[in-house]
Amino acid sequence: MSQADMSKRPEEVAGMFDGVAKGYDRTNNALSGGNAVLWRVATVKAVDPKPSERVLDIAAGTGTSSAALAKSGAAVTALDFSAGMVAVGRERHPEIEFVEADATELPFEDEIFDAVTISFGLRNIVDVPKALSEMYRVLKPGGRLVICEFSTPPAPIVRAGYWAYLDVVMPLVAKVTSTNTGAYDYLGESIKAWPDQLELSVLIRSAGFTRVAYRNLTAGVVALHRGRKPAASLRRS
Ligand SMILES: C[S@@+](CC[C@H](N)C(=O)[O-])C[C@H]1O[C@@H](n2cnc3c(N)ncnc32)[C@H](O)[C@@H]1O
Repeated sequence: MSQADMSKRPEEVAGMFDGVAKGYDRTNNALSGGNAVLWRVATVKAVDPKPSERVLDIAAGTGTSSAALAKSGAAVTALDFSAGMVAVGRERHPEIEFVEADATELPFEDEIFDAVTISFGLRNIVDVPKALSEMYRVLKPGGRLVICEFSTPPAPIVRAGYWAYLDVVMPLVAKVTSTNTGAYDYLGESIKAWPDQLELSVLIRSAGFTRVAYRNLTAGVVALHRGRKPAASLRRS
């Protein structure tokens, strides 16, 4: 994990999201220049939820990612450890089941979900390998993992422009739209320090997932990672 993430404790991360909960979706849309909608569509397509399935959306925040998944008719559980984000989510999406809990200690039995997904949350989790092993544990054999996360644009010119955007433009936009501008300084730092596409693929494989692959969205600003729990699952400690 990066220095930026290592220096944050889980309570600090939860407190930071409590502080931005009300304006979170508005700021998100403004900062992504509308791309957030396209990233969500691509994520739902990758998860491919069916009406008979149980889907777990980890680090669900205000439930925007969960609501997009629930449109398929699947039973979606939205999990987040920020009481502020969960409160906004419950108010906005009463049809969705919200669970307030830590992604590194999922309060579920083994092998009960058909798909587990996390959008823009893994980067904020202090112990990423532990979270990935919990995702593996609660997935049914053959179950699908989909991770949507900011990543590293492979083209140097795009990367340079994007990092300049994170350093200069994003703090200005956050100043106008957010209730906690400090949280958005953290956002830029955490994106730059986050493992790139290949490094994250290694972490996913190390947790036991097979068929690990990714595809870049918006020139690699975001990457959509997938994996499968093997059908005949090897139990991991
Ligand atoms: C950027 S928001 C993403 C929300 C939503 N998935 C979306 O796409 O809009 C990240 C969320 O991760 C949550 N989070 C961070 N670490 C967590 C952990 N260890 N357990 C549960 N939630 C966590 C935060 O509380 C926050 O709501």
